[in-house]
Amino acid sequence: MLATERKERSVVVIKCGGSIINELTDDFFQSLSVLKQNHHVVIVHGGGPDIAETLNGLNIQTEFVEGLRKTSDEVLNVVQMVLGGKVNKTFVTKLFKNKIKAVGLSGCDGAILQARQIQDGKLGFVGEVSHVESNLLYSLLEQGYVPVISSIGMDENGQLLNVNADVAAGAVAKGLQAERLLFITDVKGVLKDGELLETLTVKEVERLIDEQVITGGMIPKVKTAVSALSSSLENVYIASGTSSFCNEQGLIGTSIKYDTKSKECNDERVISNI
Ligand SMILES: Nc1ncnc2c1ncn2[C@@H]1O[C@H](COP(=O)(O)OP(=O)(O)O)[C@@H](O)[C@H]1O
Ligand SMILES: CC(=O)N[C@@H](CCC(=O)OP(=O)(O)O)C(=O)O
Repeated sequence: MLATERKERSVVVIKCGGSIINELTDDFFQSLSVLKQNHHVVIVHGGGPDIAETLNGLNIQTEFVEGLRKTSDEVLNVVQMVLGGKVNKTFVTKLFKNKIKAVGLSGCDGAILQARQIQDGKLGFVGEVSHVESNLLYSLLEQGYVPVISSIGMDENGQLLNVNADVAAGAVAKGLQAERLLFITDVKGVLKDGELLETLTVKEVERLIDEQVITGGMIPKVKTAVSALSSSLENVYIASGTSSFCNEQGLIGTSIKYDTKSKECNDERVISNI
């Protein structure tokens, strides 16, 4: 695709969480169809609950260290089977039923998600993304397909690595210079006392983590959101997969952005450290 053509249609990366991937509603697919009319859409998905269910069925124990699943060889096999197999292909078929052309890929296909193993001595085969191979994704987008990527990375020796799907989505958004990044999950967005917070600045996100209003699985989402913000990606959204996530005005949910008034955006080094 020519650089000019790439610019004509901006890229929206949507991360679909395992918490909701089996319960996506017609409204979700309808929103996706609307979005696809004017944008290139790339989906990155997780599948934590599906992985857990299969591990339980096989009597394989796992634990999490700071939100990341410790991944032995045995666990990696299950992650590969569940994320790259069942979850990915089920998603592609649902998109097909909703008249959306999609191609399912694991991050290792075409070396899309190039990764390196996190060297903490505890996590095993867990990776962080070092490079995203964008040309293959652009080729698919150019032909009208939605690439659907499972968060399995591969290192330079061909070793598969389990990558947190929020982190993988952030890396894909950066690699494709996406204009929008959207996290679809099982809540309407970031909530405080049950109320949706429609807009959050980076500083507010930091405070809500400190105050333990943002906890658990919401932490990697907001942290990835903050580190993905740039001059080309000005807003990251968190929204529900059980209702519409866009309307004529744009995307719906919690929008995270720099506080331009306080010149927050000029201090990227500090921001990326939260
Ligand atoms: N302030 C908050 N607002 C909304 N959800 C929150 C908040 N803090 C923690 N969460 C939790 O984050 C969960 C979403 O993260 P997670 O379960 O990892 O979803 P996914 O599988 O979609 O990545 C919510 O279901 C909720 O339990
Ligand atoms: C390293 C690591 O923790 N990988 C995740 C990958 C799936 C994921 O992130 O799924 P969700 O989006 O549903 O959380 C895992 O094994 O569960």
